[in-house]
Amino acid sequence: AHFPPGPPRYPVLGSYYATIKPGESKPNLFWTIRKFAKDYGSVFGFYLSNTPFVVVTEFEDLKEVLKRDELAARGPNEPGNRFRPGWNTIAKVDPEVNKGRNPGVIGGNGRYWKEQRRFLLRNLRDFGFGKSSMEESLQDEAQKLIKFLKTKSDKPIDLNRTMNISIVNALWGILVGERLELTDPKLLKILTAFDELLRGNNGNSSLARLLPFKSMALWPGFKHWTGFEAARKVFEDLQNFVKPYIDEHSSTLDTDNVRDFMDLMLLEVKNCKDPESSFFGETGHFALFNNMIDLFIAGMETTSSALLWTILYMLHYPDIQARVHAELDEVVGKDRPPSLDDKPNLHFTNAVLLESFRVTSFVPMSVPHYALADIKLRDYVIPKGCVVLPSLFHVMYDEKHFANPKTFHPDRFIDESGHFVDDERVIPFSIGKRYCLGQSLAEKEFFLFFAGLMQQFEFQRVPGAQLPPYSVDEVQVKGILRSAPPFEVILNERQ
Ligand code: HEM
Repeated sequence: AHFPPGPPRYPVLGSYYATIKPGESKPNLFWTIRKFAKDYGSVFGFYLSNTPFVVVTEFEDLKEVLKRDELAARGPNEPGNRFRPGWNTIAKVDPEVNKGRNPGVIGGNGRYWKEQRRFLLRNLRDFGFGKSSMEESLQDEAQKLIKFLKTKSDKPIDLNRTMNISIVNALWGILVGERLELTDPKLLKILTAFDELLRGNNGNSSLARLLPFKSMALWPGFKHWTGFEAARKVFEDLQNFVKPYIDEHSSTLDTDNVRDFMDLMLLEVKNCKDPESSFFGETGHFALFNNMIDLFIAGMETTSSALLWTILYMLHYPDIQARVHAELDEVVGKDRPPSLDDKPNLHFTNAVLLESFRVTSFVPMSVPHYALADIKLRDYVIPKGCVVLPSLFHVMYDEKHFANPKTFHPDRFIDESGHFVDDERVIPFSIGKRYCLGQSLAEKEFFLFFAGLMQQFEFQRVPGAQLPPYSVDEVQVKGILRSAPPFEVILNERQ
């Protein structure tokens, strides 16, 4: 009775029909939530088959619900969870909240998730998320990218894949202590396949919700149609990619010489004596395996896309680009790369980066949460078993706080004395108990790569070529991400 307002619900389909944009053939969730927010208000609900969804769009409401333990959870992902190595081990810890979930930090709940998240946050930070060793590692990778791009300057180039690999490489170096070649064919294959999957180009996973039994989505007649076969293949490739690193690290593990993050995690599993723990034995081994896959997935497309979007904004606004160049020349000069110590003095550059996060709204509906119990919000009840989509997009495009929200305008974060002013409503990493675990890394990486590239290059439009739009009305959200549209750019080396 207290379910939030929304479209009518019908047997079997729920409100499936209302989530298909006219002229399209499969549900378009981003279009749906923008339309429903206008039709039904700031909290609304609908059903896809018999799964209830609630969308929360106001900042204050999100602050309230995302700090609740009952919503710091993910829902079941059956049968897709079966594509993960050791998929059934997660249910050994806190089975009530972990049955049917993906093993690994992104999909886990309860004790499993708390232990794994705490471990990852603490140790990735110690291993460099925030420390200077991390900065060095990111600097190295940024300089490698700049060197590579200098061989490509003065002619049109699509930066997408190169940027992607460079960013993955920085992360992979921290995790397993090894750098990959920018042209590694295995990695290229995985990145391309995963890109397709994220963009939802391989099928219609929402259709799987309409099947009477979940396992039918894996049947020969359905698995291509629903995209499950493509997902299975990508996870198989990812697994084959990660496994040799685990084998090699296990066989050369030395307690007195911890080489990288993977060593730390292997030691934690080796030393764990508590059979209830998520680090114990086989469960711990597969938690490590899946965490590596999770970090790879989460770190791959995100930061590189943030960079691509920002370069696109620079092409749209050459005057803004010139101001960033001028600031970098004055604060950093040309004889050394920009460092994290420079960041507080680069006011306009910080404003550009924050505005880029805001306008891009890269994960506009966040990663879906799941209600483990009934949750009261205003006069409504978010029922147990409900999928909750926190609309980060609505917060970052709220006209009451951001004038002309669809326009890229970094000066909104600069005060009268020319200083950068942060804004708590720019929440690309979400908020609350489950906020992005890689936020600290991503922010540093974004800054070092962007400032490094801007110090060395001027980004120019390709003469005669149409520059793609950036507006949220024109660039579609595919899957759960708002990836940059493809474009080419000319890199001019700055003197
Ligand atoms: C521009 C870059 C990035 C953006 C915009 C971003 C955004 C997000 C968002 C919106 C979530 C969902 C939070 C929620 O459920 O409420 C998330 C989760 C997560 N992100 Fe990121 N992310 C970025 C980069 C990274 C990087 C570089 C890593 C790791 C190396 C990472 C690792 C994760 C993980 C592990 C989670 C799941 C956390 C959990 O469930 O406890 N992210 N991210």
